[in-house]
Amino acid sequence: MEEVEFKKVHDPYLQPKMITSTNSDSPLRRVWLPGPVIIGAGPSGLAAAACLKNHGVPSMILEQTSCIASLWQLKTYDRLRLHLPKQFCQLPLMPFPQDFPTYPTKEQFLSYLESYAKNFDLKPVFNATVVSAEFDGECRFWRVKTKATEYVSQWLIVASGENADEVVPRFEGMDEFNGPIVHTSSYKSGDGFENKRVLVVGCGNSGMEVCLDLCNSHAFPSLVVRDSLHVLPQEMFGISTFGLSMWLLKWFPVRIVDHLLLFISRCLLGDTSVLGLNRPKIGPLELKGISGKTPVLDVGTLAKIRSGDIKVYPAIKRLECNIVEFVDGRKENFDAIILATGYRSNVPTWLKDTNLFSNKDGFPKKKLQEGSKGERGLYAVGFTKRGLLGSSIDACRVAKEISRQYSEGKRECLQRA
Ligand SMILES: Cc1cc2nc3c(=O)[nH]c(=O)nc-3n(C[C@H](O)[C@H](O)[C@H](O)COP(=O)(O)OP(=O)(O)OC[C@H]3O[C@@H](n4cnc5c(N)ncnc54)[C@H](O)[C@@H]3O)c2cc1C
Ligand SMILES: NC(=O)C1=CN([C@@H]2O[C@H](COP(=O)(O)OP(=O)(O)OC[C@H]3O[C@@H](n4cnc5c(N)ncnc54)[C@H](OP(=O)(O)O)[C@@H]3O)[C@@H](O)[C@H]2O)C=CC1
Ligand SMILES: O=C(O)C(=O)Cc1c[nH]c2ccccc12
Repeated sequence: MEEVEFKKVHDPYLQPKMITSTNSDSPLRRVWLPGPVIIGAGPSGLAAAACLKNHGVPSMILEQTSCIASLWQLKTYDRLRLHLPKQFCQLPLMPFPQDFPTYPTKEQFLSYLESYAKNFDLKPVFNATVVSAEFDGECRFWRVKTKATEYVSQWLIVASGENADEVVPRFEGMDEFNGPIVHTSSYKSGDGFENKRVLVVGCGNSGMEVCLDLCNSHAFPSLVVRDSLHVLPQEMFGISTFGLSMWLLKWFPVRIVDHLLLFISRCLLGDTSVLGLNRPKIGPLELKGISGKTPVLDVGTLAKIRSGDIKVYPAIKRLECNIVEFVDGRKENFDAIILATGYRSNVPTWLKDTNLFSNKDGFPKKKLQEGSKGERGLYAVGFTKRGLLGSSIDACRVAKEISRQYSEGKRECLQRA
């Protein structure tokens, strides 16, 4: 039976139809796909599916939640805006509407993604959490399982995101803390935090922006900064720092560009170390390239730190009722703690038997990222730590490569027939 299905799925006359069957030795419904299976209906998964469709290749997106772009719909705060200019955040084949501002709001970005899905007629399977994906060496297909269904496909595109799961650190005495401890993924606005002393742990872009939002909501935020970080102005002389950096990198080596960015930042923002924000020894773009650590693009938080509206503390030593003790020995009272401690990939929890993804951080290894030809039909979109621009570049590249293989397979089939 499996053999017949396997042959059928290669039959070009049946494509792009998928074949559904039940399996006697497993309760799972089995779906044979003529094209790739994509895991995740975020910007990366949508972009990959749109590019594939543009090449005439059908695909199926499996999404664990009940909506597209779940990170943006469900896990971000109300006042979020894109922090890079729109031209660096649009997905392939469909630009943002002309009337969008330079930094679109979360609502605008989401409405764009909805139109994107509609425009390319992308219909993800919702509430389909992938629990395992395994390469079957015998038939040379991927077997991708959700609770109820097994999807079988020659190509597997991992688009489950760099930010799939929250990083939630443990602190001594955490369970005794007398107040809410929430991750930024569940922070919507400062409502309910008015006049409250809130400790924001972590100073990436989330921590910095949530602090500012809390300030604007009349709360009293403090920020835990345990390590060095680069803060850059969002714009330099009316040009986005990101855009300027990209342009400069075309002409100068990264270290020269970093020197220039740091010089201008110093002129515009002053010395950040006097505020408790020490800069790493390595420059912002070089560090981004080496470790993926995104520089903070300041949207007003620094001014609030300078004015004393936001206080800065070093790493946490322990918690006790409402008291937080820091590593420098200071103890302060807080009513709530917001963990802006970032995210991690969830790939190691479901992708089996592959040495193409690291089990440590859930990112693809260099081999997969650099080679345009994914091994055994496995591809990654959106894991280059380069934001939405990285997702778009990956999606185009992966779709081109798969469509080449797809057409080749089709041709071979026709010749055999
Ligand atoms: C607050 C915030 C703001 C950001 N702002 C910017 C910005 O301005 N510019 C920029 O370039 N980047 C920004 N980023 C980076 C962000 O990573 C991208 O914007 C973008 O969301 C990445 O898209 P993605 O599709 O790769 O991942 P995601 O958006 O995370 O989408 C992945 C999808 O996969 C689904 N999924 C995960 N695991 C499974 C599974 N096992 N089975 C089925 N489905 C699964 C998830 O539910 C999710 O819908 C921001 C990130 C955050 C957190
Ligand atoms: N407007 C926008 O467009 C926004 C974009 N983003 C993007 O979303 C992504 C995720 O950002 P974000 O959520 O800020 O996550 P990040 O991973 O960028 O930052 C997490 C921060 O938490 C700190 N941290 C982690 N664990 C601890 C701990 N135990 N104690 C103290 N500090 C800790 C890290 O410090 P350390 O460096 O020492 O590990 C780091 O400063 C990024 O790509 C970011 O650019 C986020 C918000 C807004
Ligand atoms: O928002 C993010 O996470 C990004 O990765 C976007 C991004 C890629 N390269 C950068 C360099 C400086 C600031 C933001 C980014």
